[in-house]
Amino acid sequence: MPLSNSILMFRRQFCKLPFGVISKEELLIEGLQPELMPKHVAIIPDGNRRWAKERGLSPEKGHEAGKKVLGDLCRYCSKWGVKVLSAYAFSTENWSRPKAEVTFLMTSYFEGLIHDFMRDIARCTYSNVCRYGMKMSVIGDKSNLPNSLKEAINHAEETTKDNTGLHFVAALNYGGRYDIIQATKKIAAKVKDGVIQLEDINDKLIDTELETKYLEYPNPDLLIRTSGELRISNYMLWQLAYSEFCFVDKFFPELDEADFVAALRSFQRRQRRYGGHKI
Ligand SMILES: CC(C)=CCC/C(C)=C/CC/C(C)=C/COP(=O)(O)OP(=O)(O)O
Repeated sequence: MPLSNSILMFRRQFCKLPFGVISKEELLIEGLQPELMPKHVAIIPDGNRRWAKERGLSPEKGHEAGKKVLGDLCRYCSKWGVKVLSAYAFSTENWSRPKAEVTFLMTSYFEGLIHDFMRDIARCTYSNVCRYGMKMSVIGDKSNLPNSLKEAINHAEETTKDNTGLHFVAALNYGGRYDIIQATKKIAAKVKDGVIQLEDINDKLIDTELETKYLEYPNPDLLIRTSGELRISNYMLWQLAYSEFCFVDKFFPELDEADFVAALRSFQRRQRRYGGHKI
């Protein structure tokens, strides 16, 4: 039996790791420290339309190409031991895009994506790690999403809520400013009703009212943005306070595992001081 197969067999029997998940020993061989792996990776998947335009294709074809890469990214995260993957799917500002594109995203693309994810999660077994045990959530203002999309989201969240694998979080009709405003309103209402005092407002309290409050790891450790743009475009403004950023000069449909691992390596070389000093 080839060595790689024996390692897989050993892992399955003794380490209780699904096939395809990297063990601590293998991480070390790859030059990565298990204890320094990011728990929450955020992605701003930019460049679908430009990728399509360069090839003379429609924006829809670009988004379709991005769909496959998003699935791959979930697999990479599961494989390399990331716990939460959040993706900026549609910002509160994206409604100003051409009507045809917004209609495509809202009435076909996002729902189709959720459907594909659910199908793959259901098919996935312990021996096929891609979506094994994956949990799916959507954050953002769902109130003005089409009803059938809302139903698909509710179904996906309800069906996967007890899964313990990778937590995939799609930020849909989301904005960092929106998130801070909605949290502020909830806190202000509590002060007004006398449930809390003004003095009770602090970082921790705000954390408990943000849309990310249900995540095991609410603050991204690593933010990856594709397409060479060097900005955060109103993504989790509060939660990104001490995140490490990695900008990849490729369109999202071109992102591959080597880029992802390069981002992990770059992340592990950073010194995270959270505003403090080591010396
Ligand atoms: C389950 C669920 C809802 C998943 C979300 C999937 C997801 C992250 C989609 C992102 C789509 C998108 C608008 C990409 C940005 O490319 P662009 O159009 O900004 O490309 P450009 O920069 O070339 O204009």
